[in-house]
Amino acid sequence: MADATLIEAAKKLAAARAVDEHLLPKYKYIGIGSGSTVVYVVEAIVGKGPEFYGQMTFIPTGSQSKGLIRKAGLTLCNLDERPILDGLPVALDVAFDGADEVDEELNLIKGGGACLLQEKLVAVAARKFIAVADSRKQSTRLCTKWKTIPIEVVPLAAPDVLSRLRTMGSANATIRSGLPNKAGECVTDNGMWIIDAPFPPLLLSKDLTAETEGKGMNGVWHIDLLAQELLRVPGVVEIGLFHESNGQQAASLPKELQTQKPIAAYFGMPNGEVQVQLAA
Ligand SMILES: O=C[C@H](O)[C@H](O)[C@H](O)COP(=O)(O)O
Repeated sequence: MADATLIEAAKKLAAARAVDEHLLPKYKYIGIGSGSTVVYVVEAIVGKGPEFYGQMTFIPTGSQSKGLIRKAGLTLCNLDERPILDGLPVALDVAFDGADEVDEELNLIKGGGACLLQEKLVAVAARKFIAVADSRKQSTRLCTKWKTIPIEVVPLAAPDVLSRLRTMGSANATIRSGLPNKAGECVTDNGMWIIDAPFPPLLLSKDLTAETEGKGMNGVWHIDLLAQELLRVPGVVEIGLFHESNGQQAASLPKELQTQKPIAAYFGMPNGEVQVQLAA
């Protein structure tokens, strides 16, 4: 699908279908992701009319997302400003976001647009997380088509994080440049930098044998193990792998708030169809 017009049409169709199927009139708090596909999500919401979305509040995942919400005339509320109910910030009913790559188990790579930290915060705050993309993002294993993992780092720590990444098998990890629009490094909405770390395609649990379980195999990593190791590197703020649960920290939360993975991914296809990939 090389034609830019076809790609945009595919994103638009996928967004419209995702909104139709997952934005219920009774919902109150809606997460809005970042990137070019989410523009069509907002467009689809606005198309439903103020009588549909008038009572809804929209939570952004960064400054682009905030701008989209404001420009569309939707009610904006920052993630940390939502009401507290029974001592907890109210859960979002649904969050919609784009993705750079989606594997066959609905694990995602995100952060191509440097928004991964706030996107992950919003995804885990939502009862339902829905990914919307075009068919170029469909993959069997992460790092097959989108070959690098975006990692948000504290600028001061960047040289040491790069050196740790080399020992983990990502010899060509680089700090993302702000060019062509900004000289120097790409600075995130949180004042951090992004390192793009190439890894060979990431394994799923079903790829593991008794021998390989729990280990990196010649630089080939299982997604959960790699995520865990990356998050242990001092100076790493967040990673663009959206995968299983948040672990022990989330054990007391309802199940749907424990996962970073979407429950469904909507892909716009070149033939004008929308393919829906659901969680198993
Ligand atoms: O940081 C950016 C986000 O993760 C985006 O959602 C992702 O890059 C997909 O963007 P797009 O919809 O433009 O392909």
